[in-house]
Amino acid sequence: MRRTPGAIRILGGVLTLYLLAPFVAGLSRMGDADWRGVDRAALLHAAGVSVASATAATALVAVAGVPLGYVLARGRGWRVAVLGGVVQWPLALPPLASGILLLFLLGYNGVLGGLTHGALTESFAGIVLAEAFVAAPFLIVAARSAFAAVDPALEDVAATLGYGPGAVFRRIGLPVARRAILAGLLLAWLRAFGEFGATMMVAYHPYSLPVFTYVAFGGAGLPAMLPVLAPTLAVAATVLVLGQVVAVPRRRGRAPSRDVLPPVAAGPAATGPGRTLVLDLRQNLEGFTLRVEYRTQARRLAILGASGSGKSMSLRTIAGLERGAGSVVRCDGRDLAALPPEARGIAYVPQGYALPPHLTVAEQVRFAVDSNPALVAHWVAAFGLADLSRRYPHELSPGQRQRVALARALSRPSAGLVLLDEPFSALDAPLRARLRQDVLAVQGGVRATTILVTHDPAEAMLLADELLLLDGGRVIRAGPVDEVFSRPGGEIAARLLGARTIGAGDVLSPTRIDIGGGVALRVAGAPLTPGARVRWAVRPHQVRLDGRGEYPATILHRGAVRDGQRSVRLRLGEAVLDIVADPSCPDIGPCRVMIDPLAFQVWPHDGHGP
Ligand SMILES: Nc1ncnc2c1ncn2[C@@H]1O[C@H](COP(=O)(O)OP(=O)(O)OP(=O)(O)O)[C@@H](O)[C@H]1O
Repeated sequence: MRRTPGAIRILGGVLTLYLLAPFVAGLSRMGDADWRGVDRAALLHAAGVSVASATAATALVAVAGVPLGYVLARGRGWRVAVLGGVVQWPLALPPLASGILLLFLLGYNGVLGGLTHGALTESFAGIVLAEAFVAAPFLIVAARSAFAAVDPALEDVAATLGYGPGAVFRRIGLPVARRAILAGLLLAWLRAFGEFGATMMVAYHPYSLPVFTYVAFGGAGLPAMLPVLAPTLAVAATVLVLGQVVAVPRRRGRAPSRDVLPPVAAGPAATGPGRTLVLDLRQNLEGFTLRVEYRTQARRLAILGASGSGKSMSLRTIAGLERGAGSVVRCDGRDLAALPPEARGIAYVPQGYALPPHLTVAEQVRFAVDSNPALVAHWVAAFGLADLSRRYPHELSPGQRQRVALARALSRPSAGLVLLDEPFSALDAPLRARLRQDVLAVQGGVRATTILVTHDPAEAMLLADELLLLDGGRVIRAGPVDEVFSRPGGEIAARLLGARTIGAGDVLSPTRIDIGGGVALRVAGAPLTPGARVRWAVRPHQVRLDGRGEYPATILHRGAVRDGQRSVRLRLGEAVLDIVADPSCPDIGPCRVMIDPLAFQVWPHDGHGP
């Protein structure tokens, strides 16, 4: 646990002392209490009125105040901002002024007062209405903050799992924000219970406890007040203790378990053709325009791009979580763009997985509206989740969380598209490697098209048959993985695919490039245009030192041995390459290297540089 700085604790302590001091002072004087003049029956009645009216007022504001808090948390624009300010006005008014305003509404001559023939003043109903007016902002502000703190990804996922807006509120927003809302309800109750000024103006009778206290104080001195204080303090203290029990989060059991992940039990391989997917994704945002057009029958598609290039936006537009007016999303001829997210039949796994914290693993995996028990059982078994079924997300390791999110998404029989948004981000390298195998196993067993968003070329090449390279919201290259890899089409795409520009050359024939120094590379892939000037790249681990290798080269530098490998710098033609080699590789001087023709990436020279 992190330690709190001393100065902060001192400041907090000073205020706590100040807040407690009047209670201590009052309680220490209880011995002087003068009970003789106290009408105990009237005191008890007033206490009953206050408890009942505060409870009724809190219930009243809860019914509308919680939804209002949700609207304020989720809404955008100036209207919502104005609404957020207006509902806090009662906080700014002296309670007596609130009472006067309420009289204009509830009094004999007020709109509501006239309709009810004055039943809303000098009555229990009047007390409830006055208390509701002053207490409501406490609940609304607490509910707004509580809903604002709910991760929007949780609601997005629920929407893609078949829940409409009302169900998302009930199944996600409300339960996740529950504790903070309960704290707000407690505040509202206490404010209503202690309300005096507005109540006195609207309903002097029947006496509530604060009004009774005022009357008792008016008729006698401090000693006569003390008996009146006793029930007030007792009730407030009881409610506060109850509130702490209900509203303070309990620490639930187990520490996150370690990543003990059994291999995924891959089922039978999916057969049949891939789905026909037609995409024309459009977003016009301030400072960013997305336009992605693509048509494919590939089962596995990866969208690769730098940060901010529009990868997640594309996925969210496909899922219907971003509007994207004019967009087309068609899967096997079914027009998804016309449907809300809950009707698109999409299995969406967002970054961070978005597992609602109040649901156990068992509840998570069957959370989708149309989750299929047989599929749930299949994926729970395949991912080895059965022993974790009673755990909550914070009791799971990152790898287990990812498996739960995958199982949840895949347990929908109707899912035609599986969208994976950076599923391995924020994981360490060994875990990434293992979880890629999970996804690979999943891809082999589902007929749905998987669309993976990533900025890792290795991940994209392992988990996709076709690639879509994005830059600034546009597709700069798309097609089968091998084609895109070997002919990225330009410098930016080549870099996205991990190429570090190594050299330039002139195309001699459709499969040969002269890179100077008497070396001509033999490359595979789409035929090149003789005479064209090109750039080329090759990954370090694809260059092998081999005495019978095709190309003559020169070792320029032998680096230290690390992890059983030696870094080596060599010259090939006019290019300088950094590679990794066996520790026993030849010393500085001439050598030969072997490079698979498929390993070369070649793209047109942009005219800048050598
Ligand atoms: N609501 C929004 N309003 C305006 N611009 C937005 C909004 N949401 C996202 N953007 C912008 O859209 C662009 C694409 O965002 P997106 O999240 O798709 O990027 P990304 O490629 O997934 O990046 P990363 O790899 O960092 O997640 C970014 O420039 C982002 O700033």
